[in-house]
Amino acid sequence: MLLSSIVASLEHTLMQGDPQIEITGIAFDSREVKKGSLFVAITGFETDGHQYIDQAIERGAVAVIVEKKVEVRAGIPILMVQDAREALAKLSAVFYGNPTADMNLIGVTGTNGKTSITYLIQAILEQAGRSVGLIGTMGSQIKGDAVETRNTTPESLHLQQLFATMRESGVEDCVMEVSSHALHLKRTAYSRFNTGIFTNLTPDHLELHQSMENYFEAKAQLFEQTTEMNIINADDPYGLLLIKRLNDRNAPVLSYGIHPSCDIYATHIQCLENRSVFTAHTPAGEIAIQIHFPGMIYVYNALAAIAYGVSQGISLSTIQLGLHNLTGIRGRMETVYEDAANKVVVDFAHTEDGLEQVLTTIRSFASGRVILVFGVYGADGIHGERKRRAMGKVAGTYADISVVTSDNPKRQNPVRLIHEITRGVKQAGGSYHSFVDRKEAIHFALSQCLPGDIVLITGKGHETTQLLGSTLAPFNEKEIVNAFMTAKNLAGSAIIHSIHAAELDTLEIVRGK
Ligand SMILES: CC(=O)N[C@H]1[C@@H](OP(=O)(O)OP(=O)(O)OC[C@H]2O[C@@H](n3ccc(=O)[nH]c3=O)[C@H](O)[C@@H]2O)O[C@H](CO)[C@@H](O)[C@@H]1O[C@H](C)C(=O)N[C@@H](C)C(=O)N[C@H](CCC(=O)O)C(=O)O
Ligand SMILES: Nc1ncnc2c1ncn2[C@@H]1O[C@H](COP(=O)(O)OP(=O)(O)OP(=O)(O)O)[C@@H](O)[C@H]1O
Ligand SMILES: N[C@H](CCC[C@H](N)C(=O)O)C(=O)O
Ligand SMILES: [Mg+2]
Repeated sequence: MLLSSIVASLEHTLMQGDPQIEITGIAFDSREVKKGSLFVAITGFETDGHQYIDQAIERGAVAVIVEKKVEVRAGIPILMVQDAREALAKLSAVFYGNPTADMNLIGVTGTNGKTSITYLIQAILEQAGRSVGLIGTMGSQIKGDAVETRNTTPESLHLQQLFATMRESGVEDCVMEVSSHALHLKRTAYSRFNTGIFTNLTPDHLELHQSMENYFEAKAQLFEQTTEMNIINADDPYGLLLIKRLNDRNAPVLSYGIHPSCDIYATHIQCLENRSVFTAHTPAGEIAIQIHFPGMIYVYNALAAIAYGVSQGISLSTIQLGLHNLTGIRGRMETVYEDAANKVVVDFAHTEDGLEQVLTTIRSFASGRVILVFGVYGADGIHGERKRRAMGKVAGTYADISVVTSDNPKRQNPVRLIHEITRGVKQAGGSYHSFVDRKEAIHFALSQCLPGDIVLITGKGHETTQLLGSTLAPFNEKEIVNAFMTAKNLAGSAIIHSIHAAELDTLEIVRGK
């Protein structure tokens, strides 16, 4: 495609060179440049893409887009734009033939519940016989086939390329998670969303947004891009704010929640240990729903998916069957081990609200104690510390024992992170143990398990690796739990003693009351 055609609708200044040249691809990372690429230099948080222009040219870039003045390189067209991330989104949409114009795109945003809702909607759409694409935290899918993607919402270039592949594969509906990072960093600019869904907003990612107001405004951007329908949780205060805004614009809204004033609401709710049952009231009638997920949070998630199904005219019986057919989502309230005496659940709760919801859900059906194993990466600085302390308080309030450990410490000092969490546990009057090594923490929790107790392991959910410094190590909680429980059942109490000994040997151990 000619560079001049790609940039035709892009506001830019041609700094040098002739744009009548053929472009065979686009790259925003010099390491991914191929011969004939257009390289887009982005000013990042960690480094600056403008530093890699020479490298990009050496690798075969034939044109460069910049957002800052750079040294002139003879022969290569250089185009200056105001915002390189936004330009990247626009160029990518043009280069891949604006694929979202040809598909039904559903964007799900909010602090918690995005992945769950995308899976619930996928189940309904598949039940309705549609060809579905999915994009999110656990990677992407094209008509059920897994496609590896980085980030919950991929960078615009990769996103548009994925949409184009979906279009070629005959995908009719694509349901995707839209993170606040993505909105803030323009990853979804120039994607046409038919429907937007808003789940809830509670503290998270404040290291990026700095305040809840900014965080909300980032999320609200999605609803400026929707063309057909906005599905909003009206029981959430920020959801109400969004509804008001959409009403002021006369934009269509379907509200969901527990309150009967919502367009889609639930009654006769029964949250059982492994499932939830309720009656959904919708403008199309009412229907009995049974989902294989416990807790009010999944009633809400299911209501969002039902609202979407109803907005598309999908029959209530198809919605009912689709939801019922989804028997689980990896790492979301997943029972990874169960015997007559004990149960071990792995969940992806990684915000204070998510943790509170999951703990209170588990509490409601535990006959014994709830032993929680968790850690928090969160962010660095004041916002990270606040998040860790808040999550510590939640643990101290709702868990009988908190075993505080590492999540993905990344480049932070795991001992400090743990101390910040245990401060919160202590403030809430909770009882805790701590281990830097997450495997040891899990072993310890399992060794403490008495009949009737439930061990809940949160934060990493579906993840099968742990990021320690810059090393990505394999870490599979399901396997760790099952190996330990098998050994425990075989060896009886002998192994418990050896675990206790290991705990005492752990240098970083911090003991609570
Ligand atoms: C904080 C954040 O979102 N960072 C994103 C951002 O990185 P950055 O600005 O730090 O990039 P950088 O490393 O400074 O590099 C600047 C530019 O130089 C380029 N570069 C760099 C090195 C080199 O040798 N050559 C080169 O060209 C880079 O490709 C980049 O274009 O831009 C990059 C390029 O698009 C993203 O990959 C990166 O996401 C990182 C991987 C990330 O972890 N993001 C997380 C926080 C995130 O986005 N999470 C949300 C989920 C949130 C939720 O749902 O809760 C998500 O959607 O995944
Ligand atoms: N509606 C909800 N309200 C509050 N917490 C929820 C809700 N749904 C799920 N959770 C909690 O949040 C965790 C993550 O859920 P899910 O993966 O669906 O959210 P997400 O928004 O996709 O998260 P991420 O921001 O990591 O992509 C779950 O494991 C559960 O603990
Ligand atoms: N969507 C969240 C996931 C956090 C998962 C946690 N295990 C971690 O790695 O911090 C984020 O990108 O912040
Ligand atoms: Mg997600």
